[in-house]
Amino acid sequence: MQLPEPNCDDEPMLVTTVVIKRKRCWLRFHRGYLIWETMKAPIARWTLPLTDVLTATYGNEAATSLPLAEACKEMQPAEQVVPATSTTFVLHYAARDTKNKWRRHEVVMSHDDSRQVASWVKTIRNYLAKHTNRPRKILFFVNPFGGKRKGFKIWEKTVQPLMTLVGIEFKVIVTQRPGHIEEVLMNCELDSYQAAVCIGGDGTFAALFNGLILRSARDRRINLNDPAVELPKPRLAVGVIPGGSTDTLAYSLHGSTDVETACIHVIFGDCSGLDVSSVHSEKQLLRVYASILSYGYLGDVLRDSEKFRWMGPQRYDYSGFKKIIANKGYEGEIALLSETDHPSTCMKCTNNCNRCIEKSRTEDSQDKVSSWLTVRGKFFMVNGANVSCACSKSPMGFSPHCHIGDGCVDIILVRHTSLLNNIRMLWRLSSKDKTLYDLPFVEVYRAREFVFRASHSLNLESTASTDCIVGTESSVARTAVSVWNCDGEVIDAPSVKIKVHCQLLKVLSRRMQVPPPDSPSCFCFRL
Ligand SMILES: Nc1ncnc2c1ncn2[C@@H]1O[C@H](COP(=O)(O)OP(=O)(O)OP(=O)(O)O)[C@@H](O)[C@H]1O
Repeated sequence: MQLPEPNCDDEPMLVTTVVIKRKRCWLRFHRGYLIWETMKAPIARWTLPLTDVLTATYGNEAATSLPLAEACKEMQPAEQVVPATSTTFVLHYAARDTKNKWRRHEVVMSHDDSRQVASWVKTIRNYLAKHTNRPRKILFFVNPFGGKRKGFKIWEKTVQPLMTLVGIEFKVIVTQRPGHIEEVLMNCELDSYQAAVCIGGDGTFAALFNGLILRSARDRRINLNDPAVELPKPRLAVGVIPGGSTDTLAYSLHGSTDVETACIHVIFGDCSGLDVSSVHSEKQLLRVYASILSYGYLGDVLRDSEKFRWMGPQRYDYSGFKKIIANKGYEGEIALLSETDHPSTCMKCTNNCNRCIEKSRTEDSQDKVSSWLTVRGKFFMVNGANVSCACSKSPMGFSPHCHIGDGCVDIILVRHTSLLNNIRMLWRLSSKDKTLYDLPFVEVYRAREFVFRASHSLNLESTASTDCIVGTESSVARTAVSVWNCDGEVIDAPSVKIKVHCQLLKVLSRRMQVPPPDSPSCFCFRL
């Protein structure tokens, strides 16, 4: 949130002199900004929006870090006792660098009169409590199993100390098994929380919002198995702190998979509307996803890579190599409710994205939808991307112009072609500046709904002459179709119906920002 630049000639709300690094400075609190400047030449001035302040603490207050076992009990924020003797206070704030990474900084300010110090600490804390939407109590889930199995460390080293510092009350649950997050969310008391946040990868985040949606649906008696259903909006905001293998969601939201950055987004409490898509079979709701649903190659890779989890994230390279050699294409038909604009003609989705803001204001933009379109063929893979799906290995992702809150998915169809072209496509995916859009065997559409039907019979014909088919009819059917990779979870039903639910989730992120070339690198700038 950008505030207007303060006019320093106006009357300040609060002003005093403080000592910072042995220099006497004026300190002003004025219209949502803190401004401090040296009193003697050479004059230097710093301007900091209060929205970027994390907290203010007394000089003799120390941030404590608890072992995870103790933190699993519900934690109250430490009693904010005013140490009457303190003549210093520390201003903790966050600043963003050019690579979308937010870092915590602090300035120590001193004053001879401890009442002045107490007044500043109180004023800053009161402002943050009253004029921002910061969560006061958060339910955390830590997946100790995702990515390089660093969930515990991330909690203990970075997340817990920061939450304690800013006085956020929390409860933390360490996941014991797949499905644990959904179980907890279906049964626990949620009324006292403002947000639920996970430390894990895309699969853990998916478990978090699937659990919240299931809970909201049960509370409101909504039958989710109807494919036409409008999913209920969970009341709680959600957040993700990267602790997985690819962490595409964290990357697409914050522009970085940095843990401290993600924590700072959670603390700031500013929310962006995130679309999610429901995946139905003929009979029931299978899953809701926020990142990508992918059939064919990526489905095969996921299914195979689960056997090699002990390898860590490198399992994807190993299975990826195996499955690209083995891929013979999958027959299918996709019917999509297509929007008129092509993804490549859009701006990238960053903070204050006009397209997403516009969609959040208009109730239903069906008028913009053109028509149903059908595409048939043999595919290397079929993807429905809800976000750009960028990650450190693929800085542009599947669809760099995909929007997180426009009520659409970008459908990327990669036709069955030669092994060389498949490798070319994967190579392109790792590029820093090129997209898949212009490859001759790739088709890209933007849609609000789509239906995919796997063509077993066609596939049987095409694979009949190969060694894939052995034995009974059921094993024939198994080898003839692929599975879906749904935010890193396998869905075994090849024929599915997908519907986008515009900005169903409030996700804790200020989003990535694209700085103008010559702008200062952070909001706290020196004049
Ligand atoms: N204690 C646990 N033991 C075993 N599996 C768990 C446990 N806790 C969670 N899981 C499962 O771990 C799986 C992997 O988690 P996650 O997707 O977050 O990590 P990842 O696959 O390494 O990362 P990414 O999805 O970003 O590639 C999820 O399917 C989740 O259900």
